[in-house]
Amino acid sequence: MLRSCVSLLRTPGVLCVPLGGASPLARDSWPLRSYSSEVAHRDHSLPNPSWSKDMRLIFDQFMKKSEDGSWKRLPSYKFISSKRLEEVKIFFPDSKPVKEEPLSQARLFPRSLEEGLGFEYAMFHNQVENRTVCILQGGPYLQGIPGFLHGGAIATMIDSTVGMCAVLTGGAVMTANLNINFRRPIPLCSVVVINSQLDKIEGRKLFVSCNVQSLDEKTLYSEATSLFVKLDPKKTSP
Ligand SMILES: CCCCCC/C=C\CCCCCCCC(=O)SCCNC(=O)CCNC(=O)[C@H](O)C(C)(C)COP(=O)(O)OP(=O)(O)OC[C@H]1O[C@@H](n2cnc3c(N)ncnc32)[C@H](O)[C@@H]1OP(=O)(O)O
Repeated sequence: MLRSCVSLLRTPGVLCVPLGGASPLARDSWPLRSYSSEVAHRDHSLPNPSWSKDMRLIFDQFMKKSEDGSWKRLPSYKFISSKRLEEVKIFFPDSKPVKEEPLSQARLFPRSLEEGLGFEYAMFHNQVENRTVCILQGGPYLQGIPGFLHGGAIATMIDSTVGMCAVLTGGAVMTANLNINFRRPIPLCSVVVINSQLDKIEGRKLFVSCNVQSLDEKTLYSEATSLFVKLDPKKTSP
């Protein structure tokens, strides 16, 4: 399994554009203001040579679903713009980095590994149904028990998916609670689908749940519930 995954990384032939004719979610429609154009961008939620046939297949299916506008592919970047950093400072004005230099290297955790070796994923959002789906191919650097994904890697992508679902509804939110049941181990380099949905909103609290399934929906790998809290600029923490 691992060998086939690694050999995929060496497969030539690139398709780095979205398929199916649907356009990616426009940056300006992002709820928390647009990313700054001054930041070098590469959208990492598009097919690359490390993607398996299964990954391409499910990606193409969601791109097809996006043609009528009901689903939108969410672009994904490694770096946060300086503008976005300023927005975050509104909520954490007193926070001081321990050292400035490492911050210049800061990047989104799930996008921090080399192509094909870590988290290969793309997310799609359905605004009417308040659902976010993540298609995930977990690479060889995410191993826990030999041949299977590390639980922390699974938790990372669950948090990212339910987090995106919450952000797209609530704006500036943070995870307050995340509860995961790991039902079956996920084979390394396989493709799984994380289906999340906003269940309810109570004041500043957003409750989001999700499941992680195989492509054929026959295997339920994990289930999770989460609580996100909308940040309150009047309440500042470190
Ligand atoms: C800054 C936003 C930038 C957005 C950028 C978007 C870009 C990309 C998105 C990708 C998605 C990434 C997803 C990843 C998200 C994370 O992993 S965040 C990191 C992990 N989380 C944290 O570090 C949070 C630490 N906690 C806090 O900072 C605070 O506790 C809090 C902000 C969550 C809440 O604090 P506060 O605002 O003071 O609220 P409270 O008064 O404490 O609580 C409000 C209500 O919520 C209830 N509550 C709070 N915590 C819990 C809990 N753990 N369990 C259950 N309930 C909780 C609390 O009881 C209050 O309820 P009531 O109002 O009384 O009913």
